[in-house]
Amino acid sequence: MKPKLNPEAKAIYRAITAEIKKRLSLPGSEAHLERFSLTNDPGEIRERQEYLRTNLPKVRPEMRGLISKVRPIRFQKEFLSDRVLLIDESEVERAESLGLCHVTTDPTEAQEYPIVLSTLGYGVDVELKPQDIAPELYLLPLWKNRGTLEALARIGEMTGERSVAPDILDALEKFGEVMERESVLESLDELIAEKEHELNEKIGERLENFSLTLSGKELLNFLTQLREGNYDAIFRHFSGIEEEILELINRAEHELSERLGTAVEVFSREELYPVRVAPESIEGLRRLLERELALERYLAARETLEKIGPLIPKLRYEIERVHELDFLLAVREFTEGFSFPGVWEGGIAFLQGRHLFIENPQPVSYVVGKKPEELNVPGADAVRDEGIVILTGANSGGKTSLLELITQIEILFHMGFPVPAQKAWIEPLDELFFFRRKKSVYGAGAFETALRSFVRALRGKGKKLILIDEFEAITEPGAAVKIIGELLKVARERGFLVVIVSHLGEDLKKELPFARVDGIEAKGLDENLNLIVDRQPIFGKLGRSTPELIVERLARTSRGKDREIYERILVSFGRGV
Ligand SMILES: Nc1ncnc2c1ncn2[C@@H]1O[C@H](COP(=O)(O)OP(=O)(O)OP(=O)(O)O)[C@@H](O)[C@H]1O
Repeated sequence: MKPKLNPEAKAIYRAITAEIKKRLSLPGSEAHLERFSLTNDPGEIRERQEYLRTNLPKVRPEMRGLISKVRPIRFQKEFLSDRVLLIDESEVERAESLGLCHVTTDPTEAQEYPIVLSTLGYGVDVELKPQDIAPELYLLPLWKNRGTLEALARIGEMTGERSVAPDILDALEKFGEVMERESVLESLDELIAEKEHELNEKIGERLENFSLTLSGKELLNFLTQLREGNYDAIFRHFSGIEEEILELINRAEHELSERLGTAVEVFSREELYPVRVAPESIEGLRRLLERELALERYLAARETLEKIGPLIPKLRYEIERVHELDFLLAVREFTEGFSFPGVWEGGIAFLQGRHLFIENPQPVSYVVGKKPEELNVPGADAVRDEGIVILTGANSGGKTSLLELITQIEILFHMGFPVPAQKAWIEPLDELFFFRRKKSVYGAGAFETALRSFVRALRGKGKKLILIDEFEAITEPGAAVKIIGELLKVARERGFLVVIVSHLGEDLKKELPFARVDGIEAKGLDENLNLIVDRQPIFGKLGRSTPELIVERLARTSRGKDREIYERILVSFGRGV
């Protein structure tokens, strides 16, 4: 069963889950936190603890960078217009229902497509299944997510849980070669423009050098022809250089062919300088390359998918597991130094508990209900397994913070998490109530609302822990003693656990002999005249509110007449400055 929390306890639950969520690196990992919603089933709590004990040590902070690189790999259906499926009439319906490409029964029509797939022995042989018809739809997402695969491979090495990612990356290499050619195709215009420019520079240079070897007269002659743009005349006289230029063009085209993986002839031979490429020849080349590549890519994808296909289910599992690791890492970081509480009967106790949201808190040990043997902190002898405790003591002593700490420990325990204490013993609860001190001190409204909530908390049966912060602030002390007295008697009769913060400890103690009164006390003033408070409550001892320390501080910090008065007050406490 899920234990019930009142709104203020719920706010603490939300603050705790927010702490874990803010440590997650990936969207989607939150789902794992939902598996840790509150439960009071001791078996379930133990199982969760066992799971965390085994799995938390597997994650390390160094994994965070890798985890954050993992992206979901989605395989999506798409209609591919570069291929046709040539099939028998009887297969048309089934082929069309796949919705992956054009379908025809006419071989002539099929010839128009770069890729012809067929069950009839034309083109590439296929069966009517997506892996055969559109293997790229599986391969492309994997290729684009190589970063994810590399991260998975490294995470696998770190956890010792072997990943399939390295095998997939290996298999993808061949497909990568085709993808590489495809990226060259995308920059075809620049590639050719670059070659054209390079070629013209080379030819220009050749021409310039050549002119230097002419005699003065020849030079004048050729300069005139050059000026007139009459290159043909020059070339006629010097057919040697024409050959050289043709050789330069051939070499440039050869280099392009190597780069593009197909025979390229794009530079005109008629006009040798400057060399130009006609836009139509680039377009023609592009179409040719696209056709060739489409088929090549299809074949590479199909071959690669045969190796990778069986690994995909494991890959999906691994990506899900990374979300789990992300969650575990967040929990590990949040619960660093915490301990797993034992399932206990008859209350809650903890050693050296540390408030989650106070920086460098003083650790505090506490018990409500049955005291474990091991809780042998100083003063614990005074504990008589009381289920009803009145917490008293110095202003700003840490009473509210202690109620918060108890709530935090309870909530983490009921989630199955470790708790911020050196050791803890906790009984699963049906209900947890935390009533904060109400800000509106005056007005019957606040009093009525608070009283109603307490009475509601005391209704019914079950294991309950009720934490109340200073109820008397909203009514007169006399009435408060009567009301609290009666409420706590009801709580005791029903076996509920209660911690109530009150300054009326003395009066309540008389009224409620079964209750324990604990006190937090100030020990003195430090060199800056701040109160030194020992946050550890003393069991069974009323906490003095030590107003004389405040008087002492005022006496020490004031002058003249004021000081005289403070000193007189101090003397009445039996103290001097
Ligand atoms: N264990 C602790 N270690 C360090 N600081 C603490 C601890 N507990 C409380 N404090 C700090 O002491 C201050 C007062 O705490 P808190 O409000 O809990 O006291 P309180 O006794 O409820 O005060 P009041 O009497 O005004 O209600 C807070 O600033 C809190 O951060």
